[in-house]
Formats: sequence, structure tokens, C-alpha cells
Amino acid sequence: MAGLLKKLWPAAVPAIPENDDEEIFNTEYSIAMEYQGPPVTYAIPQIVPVKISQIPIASPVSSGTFLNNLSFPIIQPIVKSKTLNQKSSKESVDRIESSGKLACENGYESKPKLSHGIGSSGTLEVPDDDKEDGGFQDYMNPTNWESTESGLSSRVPSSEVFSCREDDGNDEIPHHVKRPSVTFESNEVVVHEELDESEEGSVSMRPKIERLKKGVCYRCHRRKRFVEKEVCIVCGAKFCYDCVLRAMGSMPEGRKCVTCIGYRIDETRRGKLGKGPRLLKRLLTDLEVKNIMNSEILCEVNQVPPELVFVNGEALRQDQLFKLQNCKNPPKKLRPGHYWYDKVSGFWGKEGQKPSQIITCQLDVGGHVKRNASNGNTKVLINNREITKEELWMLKSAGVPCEGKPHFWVSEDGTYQEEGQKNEKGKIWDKTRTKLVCAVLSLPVPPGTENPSRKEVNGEIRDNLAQKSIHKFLLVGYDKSGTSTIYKQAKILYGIPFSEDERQNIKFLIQRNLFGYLGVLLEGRERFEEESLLEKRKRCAVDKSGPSGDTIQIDDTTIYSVGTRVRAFSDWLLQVLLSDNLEAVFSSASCEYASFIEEMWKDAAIQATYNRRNELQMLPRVATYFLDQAVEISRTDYKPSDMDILYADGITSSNSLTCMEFSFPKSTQDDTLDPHYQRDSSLRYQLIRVHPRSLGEHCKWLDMFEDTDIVLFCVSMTDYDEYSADCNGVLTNKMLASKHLFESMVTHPTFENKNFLLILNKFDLLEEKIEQVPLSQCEWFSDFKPIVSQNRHNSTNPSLAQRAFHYIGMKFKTLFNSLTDKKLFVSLVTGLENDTVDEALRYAREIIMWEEEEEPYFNNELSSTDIEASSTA
Ligand SMILES: Nc1nc2c(ncn2[C@@H]2O[C@H](COP(=O)(O)OP(=O)(O)OP(=O)(O)O)[C@@H](O)[C@H]2O)c(=O)[nH]1
Ligand SMILES: [Mg+2]
Repeated sequence: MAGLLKKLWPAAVPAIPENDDEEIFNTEYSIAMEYQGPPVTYAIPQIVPVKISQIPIASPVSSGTFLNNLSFPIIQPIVKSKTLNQKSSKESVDRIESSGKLACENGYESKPKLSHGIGSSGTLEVPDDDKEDGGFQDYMNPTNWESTESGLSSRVPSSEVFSCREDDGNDEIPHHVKRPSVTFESNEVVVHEELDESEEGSVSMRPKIERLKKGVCYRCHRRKRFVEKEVCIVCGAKFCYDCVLRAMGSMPEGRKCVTCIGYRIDETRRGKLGKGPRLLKRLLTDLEVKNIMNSEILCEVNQVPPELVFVNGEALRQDQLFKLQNCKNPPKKLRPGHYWYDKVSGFWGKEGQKPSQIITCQLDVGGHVKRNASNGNTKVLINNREITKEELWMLKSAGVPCEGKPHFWVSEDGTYQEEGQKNEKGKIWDKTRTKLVCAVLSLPVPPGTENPSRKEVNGEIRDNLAQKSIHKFLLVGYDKSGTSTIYKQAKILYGIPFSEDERQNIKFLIQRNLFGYLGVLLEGRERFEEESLLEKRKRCAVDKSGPSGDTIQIDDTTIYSVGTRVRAFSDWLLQVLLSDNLEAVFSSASCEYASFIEEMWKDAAIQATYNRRNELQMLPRVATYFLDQAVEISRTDYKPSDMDILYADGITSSNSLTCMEFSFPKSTQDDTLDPHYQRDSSLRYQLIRVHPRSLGEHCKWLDMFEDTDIVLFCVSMTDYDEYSADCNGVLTNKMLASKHLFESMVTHPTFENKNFLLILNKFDLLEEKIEQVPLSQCEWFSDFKPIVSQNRHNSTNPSLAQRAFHYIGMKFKTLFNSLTDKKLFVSLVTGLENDTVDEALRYAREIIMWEEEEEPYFNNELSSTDIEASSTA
């Protein structure tokens, strides 16, 4: 029988054994073949599970349309035991030994053997045609087979690509996958595969394939870098638009190449099950795609094998896994691996890691949670588990006293009490701040009453919402470097509304700031008045003693003197400011100050003072913006505009840690460049802004942010001649202080391999300042000696500020490289201008993507400034 089959399809029957044994007849085989008959909707390979005995071999040539229209059929045994939890339908079932090895039931250890047709000598009988094909020949040559350490697998040498002779140049079989080899020493079918020991506790059943160059389609081998591809969830082969249907066939188990059908999925792709079949959507109807996606999610072979899921050290049974997956709040992204579960609180996490989720409590899965389950080292316990640093931070933010290394009992709703004490002390989750801290530190919060992501599919509850992976940007900078301005700018840019609470806070903040600015003005007026009085007296004295006796009547005093009403208001305001009682004043909303402010603002003395505002050092630059609308702002019904919010100094009174989630809106640039970016509009990002004060001494709290994808380190370029006093009153150059903070961060062990994007901010201010104060004022920049041409500035002849920016960037790059051996990315920003902030954040996204893809997507011209290309001289 096998011989006959081989005669029929000599080049395409790799798996048919020599023996005509009944066993073989009764083994189910799949035939994947391409249909080349009259046009049907689309030509796709058909997968037909048949037994050899059922194959219509009577007269293949004359058997009519069906067989004649099939070319290159691939016949493969369907090995039902490819998933570890599945029962075999036959005796010829592979057994998974406890060591995780795959072996034959009869104890024969499988040897790598041919799969094309075995001669009695065990050598290959390769048809002449095939011999011409180097790749195929290599594959078929037993001397080229190698055993791996386990002795179970075989590696295809040479190209490692199963290459099949092309008949008409058009209809290759999906040939990239290394075929499982088959031995027939015991009439049993054994699939040899490579073990991927990298996966936690699992025996990977995935056939390895040769990784082709990026962008290459695994079927037609054409390089189409910017063309969307569909990926096999088992072997990772990617197929282009033209090839995907031929390579994947009817997809009974979702997006798998035909040769991967029956195999367990690659666990790293589990998160992608049922998601984003963008290419298929272009090729198939909605219903077809939906069915394929449903099969992908629901078919048995794609499920997580229970014995590979360990909870508190115990492997699960099928019923336990079912319970876990179908409870009210099931673990998300459940994959084979080791987890811990605190039944009392519902905390759930990967072994050795902080909790990732709060699932339904009191489930009967796994044993007791171990003290070291999450590898915490804080000596503080929650339900017998030593908690992690992050959790300790969260508890502290919730106001839970943690001195004395207490042991807490925490229940599902977050109520907690100390061990040995009867009274509940409160609820952890009550404070909004605690939730914010949790969001930032990637700690779970109890699920809401309703979880909208859960959906009923075919009677089974599945978490069907895309498990969006969030990329985290950590924005840090020295005092007043502009991080909150950039943060607010991002909020406005990406349409993340300020909450009512935030708006109320900001409104008060702006009004308070305005009163502060007015206070500075009023003090200034008093000073100017005194100065002019002094001046007047001097002049009088000169006049009296003067020879001529003529007096020049310039009386400045009237300019700076105010009427009684304004004086009274001014005295009151200064008093309020001094007593720091503004909040109380504003909270009595019934009081309307606008009319006072208006009267005062119109006063000639105040206007005269305002005109000399450059002499008032206490008045920040931004004050002009707010003073110009002093009357509107002081009204009780004032609503801050986005611009007002942006310019307001500080976000809230406690602005040490803020966090927002956003997506990049699709830009026209994204459209034209790469599908990757189009997909990106659905990806979520988190911008976390943290003040260095919150990081503690030597940034000791920095490891809270270990899952940061990229650090945006913000430096104000105007800091080079400014000083700040530390707690001992010692003055430090702010640029050097910034450099010091930068060094602490980049050398922090948690951030060893992190990407850093340096944001050189306040370029607008630098342009003004650099004309007045040389950059070399800062000792770190002492060798900045630019030769600036008098000609107009252009791209080849940059301005002094541009040169300074390049120079500062270079200094940081060199420093970064000397500390980390890595490349620092740099972006030029003016925090008050939205386009530069947008550009910097998109650049950060690009850097993360490069990391993911290992290759840059497009050239740097489109991204933020590349310092390396510039010169500093
Ligand atoms: N002109 C100009 N002003 C800026 C720029 N970026 C920030 N500022 C101003 O600089 C001041 C400090 O900026 P913030 O964003 O508050 O700085 P910060 O990093 O939050 O500093 P902390 O207040 O210490 O938290 C504010 O008055 C901002 O309006 C910029 O690019 N140009
Ligand atoms: Mg600020």
C-alpha cells in the first residue's frame, strides 16, 4: 500500500512507511494538498483527515477530478497526543515521560530517521528529480540529521528548510516547516520534535523552523518588509497576502500552517489568540474570519495544558484549570508556568514576582501560599506572604502603618487588620491615590463589579478583550525641568481629559498663582513708590542747596501711589498671602474678587509697575500670561482653558506622581510608512511622571518602576547658569544637579538595560539666554567654544542655541555611553509647544519598537534630531 502511494506521489509522501501493516492503515493521516481545478472561490489547500486505507488510490490518474486536480499532497500522520493533556485515539500514542521527554509507548527511543521513504538499508530513496534540489537533498540525507541532547529530535541541516520541487513554479507546498520525522520500528508513529526548554516546565511540541530574514515571506521567500503578514501561532512563520491561504489552508485550529496543525501553539503567542487577523480580513469574509478566530481560541489543541500550570507549587488538574479559567475574575493571560495564589485576598501572581491580578478568592486550586512566593524582602506579611517593595509602597500610600514589620490579614475587598488584633483597620483601596500608585507600579486593584471584557463564547466565558500590553514611559527630571508641562501637554495632545477634580484643583492653583503674581506686583509698586520718594527727597535737597534754585518738577511719586480702596485691598491681599490662607479665601465661593482686581488692575500705579515687571525678579515669566487675563481668572465662574492649564505652574498641590494612559492618534506619517504604525493606534501607552523627590535618596525607590520601557529624562537647557540650594543651603549649579540625577538613574541596577531618551527642554528660553549668558558658565560646558558665523542661520549654519543644544546632547551622550556602553537618544523640546512634545513621545515609541523589532523601521530623518549627525564646533 505504502509503495503504491509513493508511486502515486513520489515527491510528496514523506510520511508513509514501508510497512503495509494494519496499524499503519488505521492511523489517521492528514492530506494537505493544493487544489488546481476549475476556479473556486479561492484556491486553498484542503486538509482531509483520512486513513490510508481510505485514500482513493485505485487509479489516481483516472480517479477523476479530485485527485487529478491535487498537486503536491502532503501526507502526514495526525498525532493526537501532540497536546499533553489530550488522550490518544490510538495505541500508537506518544508518551510523555516524567522527564518531559517524548518516547514511544514500547520504550523505543525514537531516532531521527527519514520521512520520505525508507529503503531496507535505512537509506533514503530520493527520486532523481528531488536530487537536483539541494535543500531537499540535504534534508533527506540521513548523515545530515543530528540528534539533539535529548536524543529525540532531529535538526534539518543546511538550509533547515524543507524545500520541495516546484512543478509549475507556482504551487509549492508550504515547505518551510521541518517535518516531524517518523520511525516505524514498532509500527508506531512517533513525532520527533525539538524540545524548547526555555519554556517554563513545559515540553515544547513546536517544530522549529529556520528564521528567515525580516520581512521575508516563508512561502514565496520574497522580501516584503513593509507588507503585512499573518503569523503561524505554532512555528512563527510569516506569510504574505499572496501565500497565507495556501500556507494555512482552511485553518481548523486558527492561524497555523498546514504542517503545524495538531501542534500546541507557541506559548509566547497565546496572548494573540483570536486577535488581529488583519490580513485574513482582507482575504475572507467577516464570518469566515470569525469562525477561524473562534476555532483558534476554542479548539482543544490550543488550550493551556493543566499539568503545566502550577499554583503554589502544585500542578493543576483539568477540573481545577476549568474552575480557574471560569471563575468570576479569572487570571488573564494564563500560560503554562508557576504561579502563586493567595486564597484569602485573591492576589495572584507569577512565582517570584509581585501580584499581577486580584482574581476570585477562595478557589480550590493549589496548596497554601508560601511566604517567599513573590520573593518579597520587606519583612511585612500579607496573609503569610512576604510582600514586595512595590506593595509596601502602595500600603504606605494608602496610609497603612507599616512600622515594626507587621503581619496583615487582607480580605478580597481590601479590608485589613493586623494579626492578633480584632478590629479592622480600614480598606486599602478607598483612596484614589492608592489606585493611582497601583496603576503606576503595575499592582492590581480589585476588579470592578462588572468586567466588560468578559464575554460569553459558545457557552464558555472567555476573556476576549485584547490583553493590551501597555508600554510605559517614565518621565523624570530635575526640579523645574519642565516635566509637568510635558505631561500636561501630552494630556492635551492625546485627548486625555482632565477630571473635574483636576480642573477644580488647577483652577484654584491658577487663581492662587495669580494672587501671588499680584502680590509681587503690589510689593514692587511699594518699592518703586519708596524709591521715587527717596529720589524726590534727594532732588529736593539738591534743589535747595543748588546754585540756581530752579526746580525741575518731575514728580514720580504720584505715578506709584494708589487710592485708598486699592491700597486697602492691596494690604489685605498681601496679608492673606503672608498668612498662606488663600485656600480658605477662595473656598468661600460667594465672595467675588473680580471687581476689586479689575479696579486694581486698571490703576495707573499698578500698570506703571507692570510695565517695569522685568525688574521684578520674583515675578516668573509665565506671570505675564496670567496677569493679562487677571480679571477673568479671578471670577468665581472662571474655567481654565487648556492653554491656562498648560501654563499653570504645577498640576496639583501634591504633584509628585502622576500617570496617564493614552494611544497615539494615527498620523498621516504613520499611514504612509508602515503597517506597524497603523496597528499602533490601538496600542496603549502609559506616561508616568515622577518627581525626583519621590524617588528618595540615591533613587532608592526607582526599582518600583522596573517595568518601564523607556525613561524620558528631562533637562532644562537654561539650567546652566542657575543655582539651587540643597537642604544644607549649599548652592549647586542646576545643570550639574541634573547631571548627577541622570547618573544615579542610568547606573541604577534596575535600569541597567533600559532605553533612555534625553529630552532637552526649554529651547525657546535657551535661544534668548544664550545670547546673554555664555554656556561655559557651567563648568561642565567649559569647552564650548562655537564659532558662529554672522550669516543668517540655516540648516548648514545652525544658530548659537542649536549648537548649544547639540553640544549639551553630546555631553550627555558621551556620559551615558561611558556609564552604560549604550546609545542615548536625544530629543529637542519646547514644552510649551505641542508639536515638539508630540515628536519626542513618538520618538520614544519608535525606540521601543526598534527594540521589539530589532531593526529600525525607517530612517532617522523622520524622527527627532539625531545628535550623532551633528557637529558641535
Ligand atoms: N518658556 C518655556 N517655559 C517652560 C518650558 N517648559 C516648562 N516651562 C516652564 O518652566 C516652569 C517649570 O516647569 P514645570 O513643568 O513645572 O517643571 P517640573 O519639572 O514640573 O518641575 P517641578 O515644579 O519641580 O515639579 C513652568 O513655569 C513652565 O511653564 C518651555 O519649554 N519653555
Ligand atoms: Mg512643576
